[in-house]
Parts: sequence; C-alpha cells; structure tokens
Amino acid sequence: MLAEPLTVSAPGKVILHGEHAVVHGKAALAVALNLRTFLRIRPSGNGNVFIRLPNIGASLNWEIVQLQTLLTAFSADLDESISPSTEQMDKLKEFTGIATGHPDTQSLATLAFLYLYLSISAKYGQVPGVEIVVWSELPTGAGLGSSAAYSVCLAAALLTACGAIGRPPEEGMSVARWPEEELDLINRWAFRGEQVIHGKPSGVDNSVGTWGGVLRFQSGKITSLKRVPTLRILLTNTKVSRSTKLLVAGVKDKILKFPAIMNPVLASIDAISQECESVLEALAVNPLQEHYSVLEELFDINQHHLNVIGVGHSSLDRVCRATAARGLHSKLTGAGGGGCAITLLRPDTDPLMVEAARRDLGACGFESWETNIGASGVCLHSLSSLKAEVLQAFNEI
Ligand SMILES: Nc1ncnc2c1ncn2[C@@H]1O[C@H](COP(=O)(O)OP(=O)(O)OP(=O)(O)O)[C@@H](O)[C@H]1O
Ligand SMILES: C[C@@](O)(CCO)CC(=O)[O-]
Ligand SMILES: [Mg+2]
Repeated sequence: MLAEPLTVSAPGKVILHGEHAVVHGKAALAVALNLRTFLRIRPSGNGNVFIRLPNIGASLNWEIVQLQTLLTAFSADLDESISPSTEQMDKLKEFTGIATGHPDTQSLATLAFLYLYLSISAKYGQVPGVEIVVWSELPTGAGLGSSAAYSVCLAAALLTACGAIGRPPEEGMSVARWPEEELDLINRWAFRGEQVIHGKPSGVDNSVGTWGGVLRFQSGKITSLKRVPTLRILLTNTKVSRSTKLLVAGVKDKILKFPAIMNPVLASIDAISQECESVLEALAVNPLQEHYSVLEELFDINQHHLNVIGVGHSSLDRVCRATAARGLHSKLTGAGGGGCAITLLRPDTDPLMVEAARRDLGACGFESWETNIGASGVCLHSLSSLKAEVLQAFNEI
C-alpha cells in the first residue's frame, strides 16, 4: 500500500520498421528512447484523487466517494485480458462531461486515467486518495509513444499504490525494477490504457515502455533482441500534430477498401522488419559499411510503403528530401501523418554533416536531435536521483 511517495518513469520509443503493419499481425522492430515520462504519486492530504498533467495543461480533482459510485460499472471486469467496453467508456464520458465523438488530448488523458484507476480499484481493492503528477520529456502526439509511456507509468503507479504489485527494493540504488511477472502485469494494464487512447493498439508501444531495450513485436509476442549494434539516429519532430487513433482507423479503411492492393504492401513491410533484424544481428557481429547501405535502403522502401498506406505527410516528405540532400536516409516513425521522422546515421557520419542537416531541418521549422536508443523500461526512482527538471515539474524545488 502507498505509505510514501513513489516516482516511476517509462521511456518513449522509436519504431524502426513495422508501424501500422503491426496492428494487422505483422512484425515490428522498436527501440526504447532516452526520453522518458515521469510520474509521482503520493497519498493526498484530504482523501481526494487529484491528477496534474502539466504537459497538456490539465488538472483534475475528484472526491473519492464520487469515484466509488462508478466502481460497480467496472467490478464485473475482473479479467485483465478484457478490453474497455463501450458501456464503460460511455459511463466515463457521462461522468466527466466529455462529449462523444473524437475526444481531444485532455479528454483522452482523463479517460485513460479514470479507466485504469477504476478497473484496478475494482479488481485489487480501491486505490486510496492520491495526488499524481505526470510530466514528460516526450512531445505529446508526435509518434514517440507518449501515450504508451503515460499508460505504463499510470499502470505501474496504480498497481503499486493498491498493493497488486510490490514496491521493488531500492537497496541504495537510484533506480529499481519490478520482477518479470509484475512487469508483465504492468504491461497488460498499460495496454488497456492504450486501448482507451488508440482504439486498436497493437501493444508494441506499451511493451517497449515496459521492457525497454530493442524489441521485435508480433501479435503480442515480445522478443528482446540480444545482440544489437549501437545505432545513431537523428530524430526530427515536424511539429505537425496528428492522432494515432485516426491514422490507425484510416489504414484499416484502406485495407478493407483495397485488400488485394494493401495486403501485399503490409507483407512487404513485414519482410522489411525481418530483413532489418537480420542485418542488425550481422552488424552487431561485424560492422560493415554494406550493412548500413542495406539499412538505408530499407528506410527508403518502407517510407514509400507508408505513403502508399496513407500515413505520409508533406512535412515528412520535406524531412526525407532535406536529409537526402546531405546523403542521409529517413522515414517516418510511429503513426505518421506528421509527428516524427528518423534518419539513420552511420558510426562515421561526420558531426559537421549532422549539424548541417539539423540546420536545414531547422530552416523548415522542424526540431531535430541525435538520440541514444535502447534505454531501460519502466522503473522506480529514488527522489534524490531525479534531475532538477523533473523535480521542478513535480514542484519539489
Ligand atoms: N505527458 C502526458 N500527459 C498527459 N497525457 C498524455 C501525455 N503524453 C501523452 N498523453 C496522452 O496521449 C495522447 C497522445 O497519444 P497518441 O497515441 O496520439 O500519440 P503518441 O503516443 O505520442 O504517438 P504514437 O502513438 O504514434 O507513438 C494525448 O492525446 C494524451 O491524451
Ligand atoms: C501506428 C502504430 O503501429 C504505432 C504507433 O506508435 C499503432 C500501434 O501499433 O498500436
Ligand atoms: Mg500513442
């Protein structure tokens, strides 16, 4: 049970290959990013449930008795493999006054929180009155898995607060992880948060947020890649906002309309993920230039495929053109339609060249930065180990 404050964090992700195809049972390769979402939970002074979301300018507060009236609608839902039902979502929308239709950023964050709070309370015993702050280094809705990092943090914090999982011993460490079976439970609940936000998620984003590292994901099967080369990636945020839920729904419509045309494209994306995995393994053993050439070509082919299935955007085309002018290869990452692109850098790509590419991208109004990938999954932090920026967001300094 929650006697003391708890701080957890989960990473965002970059999908190397397989976005959208993974929703339709194909393989995806995804890596955890060194940008994280942080959540602090502590008992509230007055027994209310309070959540502050500074990235999206939301602050929400409920009396615990108000939330108790909703619990019966969630108590039948005791199996964590069951999806959020339409009745449950309608009840939450009625309770919060959120209109039906396509909910906005704040509404989605509110619905995902209430859904997890109530379902976890109904199954494991009510989460006590708590005060929660969630703050992220990730841009919201830009293709870097912000919704999954949010859901993973909520699942980890709420499951720990109600005693469904233990508080991993920190033993003088600045970060601690839960045992595997508890991580699996966190992942399954986070998937349900993603279902509220995305509609029909594949589960790849929450799996990377939970497990970290480099993963192959297909139809719920998660395989950690053991031998991975160090990859240099330039990330570019076009700052064009888009909704993963709508993009995923658009791809489904296209597949239903043109199955004979779209299914081969998905099969080809699947083959690209397989080929990329083999090349990454080969690179880890023997880093030859020709392996990087193959990775670059796979980026180009997949970017064309993603345009064909309708998730491209003129801003993403501009990223590809601007980087191609510097001899670099890019593709969109995540749901597309704007959001972020990734550019592959070779180990010996000249930093001056990268700077020049970043200047060109900046002139288009985009923000870009070189990243580390393969960060660790969800973890618990000691307060003293947190960066000043995080403490500031939590109003601790
Ligand atoms: N820091 C945050 N605070 C509150 N809500 C958040 C936060 N980060 C993400 N969200 C929720 O997640 C939604 C964005 O999810 P969406 O899936 O559209 O984008 P993404 O996860 O960033 O990109 P992708 O799914 O393509 O990787 C927001 O509308 C909001 O409801
Ligand atoms: C577009 C998509 O494939 C990746 C979003 O990061 C959706 C999903 O897998 O849930
Ligand atoms: Mg998302």
